[in-house]
Amino acid sequence: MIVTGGGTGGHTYPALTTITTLRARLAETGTEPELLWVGVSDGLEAKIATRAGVPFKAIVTGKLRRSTNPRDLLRNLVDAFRIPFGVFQAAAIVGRTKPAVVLSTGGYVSVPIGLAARLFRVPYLLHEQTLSFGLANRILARVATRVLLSHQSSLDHVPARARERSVVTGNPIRPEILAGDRAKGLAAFGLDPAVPFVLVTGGASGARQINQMLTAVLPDVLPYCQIVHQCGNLDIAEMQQVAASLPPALAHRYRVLDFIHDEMPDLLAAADIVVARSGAGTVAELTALGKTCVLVPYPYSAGGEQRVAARTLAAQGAAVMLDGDEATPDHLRHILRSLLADPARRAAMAHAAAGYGRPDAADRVVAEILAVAARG
Ligand SMILES: CC(=O)N[C@H]1[C@@H](OP(=O)(O)OP(=O)(O)OC[C@H]2O[C@@H](n3ccc(=O)[nH]c3=O)[C@H](O)[C@@H]2O)O[C@H](CO)[C@@H](O)[C@@H]1O
Repeated sequence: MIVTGGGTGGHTYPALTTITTLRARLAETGTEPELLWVGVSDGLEAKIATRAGVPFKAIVTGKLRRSTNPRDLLRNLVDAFRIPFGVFQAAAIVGRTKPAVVLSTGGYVSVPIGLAARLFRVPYLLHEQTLSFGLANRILARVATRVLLSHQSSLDHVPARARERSVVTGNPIRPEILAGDRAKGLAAFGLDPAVPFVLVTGGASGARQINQMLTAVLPDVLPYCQIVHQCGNLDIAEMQQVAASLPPALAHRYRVLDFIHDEMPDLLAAADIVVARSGAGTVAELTALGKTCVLVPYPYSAGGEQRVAARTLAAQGAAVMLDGDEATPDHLRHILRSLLADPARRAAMAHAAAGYGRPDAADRVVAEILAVAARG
């Protein structure tokens, strides 16, 4: 199998989880998959593939920038020449290795491989993580053997011609996320099991908008809860000052850090409420775990996909969305205080969120891969 996809964690980690699950499934029958990961040399995927023991090959690709800025137009022109070169490299790889199947998890690097798979008539599966559809995947859906979706409502965004080849699998999340331990999460940060715990996370790089709103409301909400806040590395110094200036009676209830590493599964398990950006990976994790969440979509995400995700969950009572005019400290204060005072509402939201969760997504993706590979 050739795996392609990368650029960001959002495209790379679902591919990695799929590989891990495929290996485990085949190990049960005493076989192992022959794999090749194709990506760009400076993408996250180069590191991740090597660490996972998957052979890696780099190709060049281009990115289409939706902007009229002269610098971006020039870069689009340069990239327009890089894409055919990437397709040529991809064709050489697919033609030489003749894989049984190609899996693409999106990102610009997946375009040349998708076109090469089409050229050599190799079965080609496309996975889309977001609720809406990225540009690269909208192009590739036309040539894909199967389109794997993360959400039922993503079907509305699939190009009409690809709809009958689409199936909802969910977005594969790291298996350790599902195995978090509430007691360990609380203990790791010295939290009190008797006080409601709010986890605030801004996604992989932190979210300044969330940091600023939270700063304004900390003194008003800390009497009712304790908070661990992942703020990103740009704002960590400033947030540490905010922490230092809290009244001593509240200071022990607030912990801030730039990034949460291995503790994420335990902290998610421990959280009574999660305040987060609505990136695809975050949403997949929060729903798989059935968390009560307040989502603050990143306003500039590609095609507004974070907004689409948050709005869809909010419409079903599975989350509260703070967006646009509502993304203010006043609204955050109000919603946190009312959720903290209302365990029944929190439970109803968590239940609705779990209805969206697909903890078995990796198994479903692997089942699709094996079925398509077997059909040839
Ligand atoms: C600003 C931006 O463009 N964000 C995009 C980016 O989000 P981002 O890179 O934040 O990705 P996701 O929300 O998909 O996933 C974040 C992942 O990082 C983990 N995590 C996060 C913080 C932390 O301290 N520790 C940690 O381990 C989370 O558990 C999760 O697994 O890719 C997503 C998937 O393509 C898109 O939907 C988002 O719109």
